[in-house]
Amino acid sequence: MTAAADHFVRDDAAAPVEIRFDHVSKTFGRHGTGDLFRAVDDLNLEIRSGELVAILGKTGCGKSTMFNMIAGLLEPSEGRVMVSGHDPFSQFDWFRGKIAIVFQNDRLLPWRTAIQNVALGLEMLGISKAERFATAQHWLTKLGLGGHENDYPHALSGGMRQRVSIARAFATNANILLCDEPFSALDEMTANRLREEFARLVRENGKTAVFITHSINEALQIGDRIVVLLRPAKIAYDVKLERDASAAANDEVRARIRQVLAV
Ligand SMILES: Nc1ncnc2c1ncn2[C@@H]1O[C@H](COP(=O)(O)OP(=O)(O)OP(=O)(O)O)[C@@H](O)[C@H]1O
Repeated sequence: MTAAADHFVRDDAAAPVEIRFDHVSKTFGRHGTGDLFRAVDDLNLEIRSGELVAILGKTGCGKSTMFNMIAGLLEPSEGRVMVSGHDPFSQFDWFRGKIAIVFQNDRLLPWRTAIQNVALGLEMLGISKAERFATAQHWLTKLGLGGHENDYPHALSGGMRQRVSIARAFATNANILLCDEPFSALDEMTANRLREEFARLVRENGKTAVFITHSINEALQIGDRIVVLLRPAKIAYDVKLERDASAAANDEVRARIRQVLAV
C-alpha cells in the first residue's frame, strides 16, 4: 500500500469548512528553460472552522506555496482555493484583517515599541488610536508582556519578540491564523511554553490555524490534526489527534509519520 493510499478521511462534519483546496496544482517556470516545476500536485484538503492543523513535510515539499495560496499571494495554476467562501487571490481586498500571519522571524519594526508594533495592524484597518492601543495592551498582557509595552524590539529576547508578533496576530481579530514555523528559531524551553500558550489562545478564541512545522513533536504537541505532505505537495497522511491521547497513541502516530516521510 502506498503512503498516499493511506489518506485518512475525516468524518467530522460539525464545523463549516473554512479553507478548501479543490484539485489544486501549482507550477513555476524554471529560469532560462521552458520547463515547469510542480510545487503542489492535485491537492485536496478541507480545514474546518476552529481546527488547529499542523502541516508537516520535507523541505521543499510546497508548504509555503500552499500557505501563500491561502493568503492570496499566489494563484493556483489549476483547481480552486476557497477561504471563508471567497477566492483569496481574486478577492484579496476582501481578506483585509481576516487572515493574520506569524512568521519564523518576528518581523517587528525596530523603530516601533512593542505596543506600537501590535497596534500597527489595527492602524492599517482604520481603528481609532484609543481603541487600537487598548486592544494592543490587552493582547500584550495576555501574552505575558505587561510592563514591556514601551520596550523596543532590540531590548526584548527572541521569545518575547515572538510573543509580540503573536499578540499582533490576535489583535487584528482575524479568524484565520497562518503560522510559518513561528517557534523554530527559539530555544526548546521557550518554544515549548509558547506552543502551549499559542494553542490555548487559538482554542479559547475559536480561531482556525494552519501551522507549518518541520518537527513531528511540535505537530503532536500543538495540532488537533496533522497533515503530512509528500513532495510535490499532496497529502500522504491526515490524522485527527485526541486532545488527551495516551503516549502510546502518540507514538503510533509518530511512527506512522516517520514511515510516510521516509518514502
Ligand atoms: N516563485 C517560485 N519560482 C520558482 N520555484 C519556486 C517558487 N516558489 C517556490 N518554488 C519551488 O517550489 C518548491 C516548493 O517550495 P516551498 O517554498 O513551497 O516549499 P516548502 O515546503 O515551504 O519548503 P521549506 O520546507 O524549505 O520551507 C521548491 O522546490 C521551490 O524551489
